[in-house]
Amino acid sequence: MKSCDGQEWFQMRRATQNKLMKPKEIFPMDLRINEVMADFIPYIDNICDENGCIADLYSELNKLSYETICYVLYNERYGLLQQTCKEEALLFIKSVKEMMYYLGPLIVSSAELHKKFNTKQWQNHTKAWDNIFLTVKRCIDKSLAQNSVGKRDHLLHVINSDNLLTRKQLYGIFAELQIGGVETTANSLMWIMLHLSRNKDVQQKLLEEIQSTCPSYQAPTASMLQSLPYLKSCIKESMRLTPTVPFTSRTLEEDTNIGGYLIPQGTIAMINFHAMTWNDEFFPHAQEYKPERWMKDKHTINPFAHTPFGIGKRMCIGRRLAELQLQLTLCWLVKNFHINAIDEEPVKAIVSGLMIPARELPVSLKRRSNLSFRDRFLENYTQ
Ligand code: HEM
Repeated sequence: MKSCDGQEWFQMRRATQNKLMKPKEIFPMDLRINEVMADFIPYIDNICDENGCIADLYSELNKLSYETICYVLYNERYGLLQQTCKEEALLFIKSVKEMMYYLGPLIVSSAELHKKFNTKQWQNHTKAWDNIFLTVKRCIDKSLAQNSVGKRDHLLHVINSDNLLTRKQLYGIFAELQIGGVETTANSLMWIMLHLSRNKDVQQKLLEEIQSTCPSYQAPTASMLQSLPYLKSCIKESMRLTPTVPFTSRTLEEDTNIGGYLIPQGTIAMINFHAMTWNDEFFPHAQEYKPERWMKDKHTINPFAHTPFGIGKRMCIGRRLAELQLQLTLCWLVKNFHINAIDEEPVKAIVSGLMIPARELPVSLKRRSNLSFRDRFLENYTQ
């Protein structure tokens, strides 16, 4: 399958963003996200060791994201939060990591040369893509074949029902959504957990806000989130301090004057989000985690200084879904667990496509009380 650009890309993007960027299309997905969370909470409770630590938390959060994104996109569950899961899902997660890993060397040297000499990196990169497309194709074919009989409120059905995209275009766009939707949200969640573990007063204030809107026996809903400004601030602040995607790029379509420098057409410009969000000029005490800044100073913050989902025509198409997912997940986590710091040593970040912690995340979980509201949620949901 070849990638597309220009007019065809725009047509595909428009057909998809009409659904994905509209809150009214995305908010009803809260039920599906909650259904996965109702499995995730006892799952992580179960895999915590006696100190509340989870071995390879990042992998576990990747499983959560994969399970959620596939349920939202296709109405398909993969059992990643059960003992027996579908191997295909694990292979997909691994293939995305490999595809990204080998992308670096291909970009830095010349992809054309790698292709010409059929280098190991080229073979591994293309093999990873083959696995990704095989999974996506199978998900789409199966889900569309079931459309007439199964639930029809998943995104594939919603987007396909407009009949604006060919089957081949669906494969392409859903591959991007499935790739974009896994590691990014898992990564953001990890950083949020780290900041909350080291800022106990913030975590307490967040718990109180959540409890005031969402009683302990209830699952959070998209409409409740409208009354949780502190929750949103905690997430925003984490994405400012430790952005999941630290930079993006654009190819200049014409000669452009940037900050007094004339940059020729065709140049690839890198936009470093991290440099902006760590700048004290835009964010006083930039290296401190202060969710309050988004409550008090929000009108004085330059909106272009913090763009974790990018900006313009190619901004993240999954933004609304990611935000809903992060907000609901955080509600469930904070309601059910104390998130504790294991140490206070710095956690350095490395950039490997995304910005990831350079060591195992030093956090542990301690259950607040019993997990009974999960059963209440499932009872209500399945009625
Ligand atoms: C916290 C989670 C996420 C973050 C931080 C994030 C961030 C980003 C960023 C920075 C870009 C590049 C935007 C630009 O260049 O202006 C992007 C693009 C993209 N994202 Fe996300 N993303 C997240 C979640 C998701 C999810 C859940 C999906 C899928 C449902 C998704 C799908 C995509 C796609 C398909 C693109 C390419 C858009 C295009 O070029 O038209 N992302 N994302």
